[in-house]
Parts: sequence; C-alpha cells; structure tokens
Amino acid sequence: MASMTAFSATVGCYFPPPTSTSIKAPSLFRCSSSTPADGGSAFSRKREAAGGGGSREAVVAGAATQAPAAFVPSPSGDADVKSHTAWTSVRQERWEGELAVQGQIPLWLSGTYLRNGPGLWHLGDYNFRHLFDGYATLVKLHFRDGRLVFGHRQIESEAYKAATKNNKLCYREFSEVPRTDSFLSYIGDLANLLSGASLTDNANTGVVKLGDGRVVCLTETQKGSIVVDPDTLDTLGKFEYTDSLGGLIHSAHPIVTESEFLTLLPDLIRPGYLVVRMEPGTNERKVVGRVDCRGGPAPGWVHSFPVTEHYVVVPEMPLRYCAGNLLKAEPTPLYKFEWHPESSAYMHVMCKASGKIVASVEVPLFVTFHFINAYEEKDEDGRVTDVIVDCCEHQADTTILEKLRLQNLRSFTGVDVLPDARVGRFRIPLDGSPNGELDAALDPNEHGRGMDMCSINPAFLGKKYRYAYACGAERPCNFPNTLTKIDLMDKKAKNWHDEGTIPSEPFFVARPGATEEDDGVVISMVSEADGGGYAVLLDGSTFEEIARARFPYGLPYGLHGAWVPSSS
Ligand SMILES: CC(=O)/C=C/C=C(C)/C=C/C1=C(C)CCCC1(C)C
Ligand SMILES: CC(/C=C/C=O)=C\C=C\C=O
Ligand SMILES: [Fe+2]
Repeated sequence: MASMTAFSATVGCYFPPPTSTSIKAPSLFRCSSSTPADGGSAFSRKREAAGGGGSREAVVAGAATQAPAAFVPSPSGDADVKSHTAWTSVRQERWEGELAVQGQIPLWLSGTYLRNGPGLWHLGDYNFRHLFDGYATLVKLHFRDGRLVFGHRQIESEAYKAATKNNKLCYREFSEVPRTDSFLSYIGDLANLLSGASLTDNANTGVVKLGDGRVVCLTETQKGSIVVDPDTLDTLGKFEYTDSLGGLIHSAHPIVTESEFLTLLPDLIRPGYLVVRMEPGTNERKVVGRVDCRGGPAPGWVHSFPVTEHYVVVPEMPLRYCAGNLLKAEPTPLYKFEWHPESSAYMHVMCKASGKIVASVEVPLFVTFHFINAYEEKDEDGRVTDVIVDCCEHQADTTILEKLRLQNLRSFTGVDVLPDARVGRFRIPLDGSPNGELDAALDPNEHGRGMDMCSINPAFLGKKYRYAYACGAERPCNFPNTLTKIDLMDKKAKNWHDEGTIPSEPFFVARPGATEEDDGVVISMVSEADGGGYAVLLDGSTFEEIARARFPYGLPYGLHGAWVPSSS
C-alpha cells in the first residue's frame, strides 16, 4: 500500500489562469495568453486553502461534499433512470491529491498519464445534447516510486470561459449552436461561421506530447489546440499555428512522434485533404502533399488516420462533412455530417517523403472514428506489396453517432442497444489494382461485438504489430464496457470487465528496456454506476489487474490520453 502523507488538495476552488504571456517553454514556442476578460470563471471564484498536513480522508471527504452549485450532476433526462457517473458532469473545477493504492504499481512506472475528454455537459439548467459537446476535463495520474497522485481540472478555453461567464453557450460545439435572436444576427452568425470566429476552441478530445515537450490538448477545430502544463494542468495558452495554411478544421488525432507531428486538413471547398507535417520546436506546418477526393460532394470525416513507416494513409469515408448541416442551427441526424453510400469509400496512400499518391483504391463502405495502426506488407524479396490498415469499424452503420447522445447514454435499461463493431482490417494493394479489401481481423464475438477507443505499444506505430488494446462489450450494454487485449496473430481477445462500470480507453505504457511488444502496463480510468470511480492498472502481458486506486469521487467518461515520462 502506498504511503499517504504527501498530498495537496484544492476543493472547489478557482485559481486565476496566468495573466502574462510568459510561458515556460523553449523560445520558439508561440502561445497567446488565456487571461479571461473578466478575470475568470463565473462558476466558483472562492479560493480555499489547499489541504495539507491533515488526514487524506478529511480532504477526500471535503472534496466529495463541497461541489459548487454550478457543478451539480446534471439530470439524466429520464426520471426513472439514474444517470451513470460516466455521463454525469464533473462535480468541481479541480482537485488534486494522493490516492491509496491496492496492489502494486511497478516501480519503473514513472511519469504522468493525462486523459482529456468532454466532462461538463450542462450550463445551469441547460443540458447539452451529445457526448462530444462537453467542456474539456483534463485528468492526471502521476506515478512515481509506486505511488499515485491524481488530479483533474477544466481546460480554460475561450468557449468554456465565455459559457461560464455568461451562463450560456457562446460558441458552436459538436452538436450545440448558440441561439440567434434576429435575422440580422443570423447574417452575422454566417459570417462568424465562415471566418471560424464562432467555432469552439473547446479542446475536449485528446492530448499529445510534442517532440519538444509541449503538451497540447486538441479537438477537431484548429483553434481548439491548447497548451497545458502536465503537472499543474494549468491552461497555458493557445497553440497558434504560424503558417498560412488556413482552414478551420483538422483531424482530432494527429500522429505525434519524437520527430514529427503529422495531420490532415480537410478541404471543404475543393474536396480533398492536405497532409501536413510540423517539426518539434516550431508552430509551422508544411505541406507534404494533397489528395483530391474521388467521391463527393465533400471530404469524408477524418477523426483519425493511420501511417506506416513510409506512407500516410488518407481515408475517404462516405460519412462526409456537410456544409449545409454546418449552417443549420438545429442538429440533423448525423450532426455536421451526411452519409453518402453512393459516393463510395476510398483509401489513398501517400508517400511521406515525396507527397506522391502511390495507391488510391475503392474499398467497402465503412464507418470508423479510430484507426488502430497500419503497416507495410512485403514479399519474399522485401518489396512492399500491400498496406494493411486496422480500425475500430462500426459495420458501415452511422447509428453509433446517435447512440452517443447523452439522453441515450443516460437511459440504459438493461436492454442491449450497442450496435455491433469489429476490428476492421483493410488490405490496400500497391500494384495498381483498383480495389482494396475490408474484413474483420478476428471474430467480433471475441470482444462482445463492441470495439472502440484503442491503443498500441507506440514503438510499433506504423510497423507490423500483434497486440491492440481497446474497449469491447459485455452485453447487454449501451456503451463499450470492457477492457480488451486483442491478439491479431492468434485472433483472440482477452477481456477485463467490472459489472456496471465504464472504463475509458486502455492506454499502453511500455516498460523501459522491454523487448516484448506487450511488456508494460495498461492504464484506464473507470466510472462506477453510482458516483464512484477508480484508476486501474493491468499487466500488458497477462492482462491481469495489478493495481487499483479509488478516486475521491467518480469522474465522467473521458476520451483519449497521453504519457508524459518523468524527466529524471
Ligand atoms: C469530442 C470529439 O471526439 C469530437 C469533437 C468534435 C467537434 C467539437 C467538432 C466540431 C465541428 C464544428 C464545431 C464545426 C465544424 C465541423 C466540426 C469539425 C464537426
Ligand atoms: C466513444 C466512441 C465510440 C464508442 C463506440 O462504441 C467514440 C469516440 C470518439 C471520439 O474520440
Ligand atoms: Fe477520438
């Protein structure tokens, strides 16, 4: 059991964000100040003494009972069904403290796991509609010497600050649009949409550590790229792209390594995608190449994309952005997107070095948020014959977007409603053949026909690999509820499940010096049904639980994480 002496706790307090533009980062960094116009959030301005020296129980009890009024859990939308902790807004703006650990955290695990996600889904009495609408909640698990310090904090985006100051929605979120009261303001709204001024900067999807050490929270709008401090979770400022590439949106999941940041910029005017690359220590993206769409009328949604050692794979999914839907105030069944099966689906393969397209094939229709990994397959002479691409594939069925509406997530009655998903494996031939293939990489029953929120050992990014970690399903359920280790060679899955709970993305951290692909730990944060929650560590190889630590109170569901290793 870890010792419980060193901790600090901030209970329902508000710390003003930095007021100057000086950010402790290399001089090449360019971040603007995030000082709110009015000095801060309207939710809670009370500053209470940080807990210290007292017993942990006292601090935890304080944290658990002093939720500011604005953070009361939001209603489920159905009087008979109690909302699961996973879909209940975070109860206060921030908290930090050491957790008691059951089991053993490996001593080699030294660093911080950060997880981002949309954890605040209401403004006063007004409830947001969709999982993806919520304001970003950043959570940290800091591991050192077998001990664990936990903390969470709201990201101080302009959208969050404006909403809390005015107690109303001020920017366009995934499904929510601020109300317009007159025709004249509607015209203004259109201008603000086209210029990007009204788009959200609510960086609620993921978090990445750049090769130069900066930690950036991201969403699908480019302006929603926000630099944070991985220790304090402070919002440091906007990540400003200094190039003149323009555009308003990008993939929520760039590919980030020690040497580069690669992402896709969809072009809604001339349907296509720019593949861009940014070097560590700079804020300037440079164009690698461009892909024109083969189907129309707009590019497919690119929440994520895969790479191999030499190629960037640009997916053209028939779930396409829709300019018309962007302009609508009320959400459409597919929000800002439209399903165009008649336009077909394609995979384009671009050479990273030259920007040339080496293959562009039609593939079976598919729906995915998350690509898992990709690699080059070679013949006996070492020539690359195919590119293999794996993703969490929703059986070409867009209803998953609707299932992620909060009302649906909050109204689970025991009836199985989660649509089937699988590990979709594409084979893209590089010999000029016009078609690629898509099949299940393993029997989906191995993981309960649920499949999303994946990670791999990052050392295998773009390379032939054997293991993926993801969330599967123990049915009946309305959301993926297992942690699953997938063996793509033996076509088997091993599932971890705790009845009634919802675990977040299993995140793999390799043991330093490991030679086996699955030598490491898998971290997840688990939300219990009735207000509780805990962090769990599984052994990457056996997939057995090795440690867990209860949170002072349950946290809402979160999406994606990053690992920031300790520097010493
Ligand atoms: C949380 C998550 O996974 C996805 C979030 C997506 C967002 C916030 C998308 C926002 C958008 C707009 C506000 C307008 C333009 C289109 C689009 C990128 C979908
Ligand atoms: C949580 C999710 C899908 C679950 C489906 O079973 C998708 C999240 C997408 C954004 O990161
Ligand atoms: Fe995602």
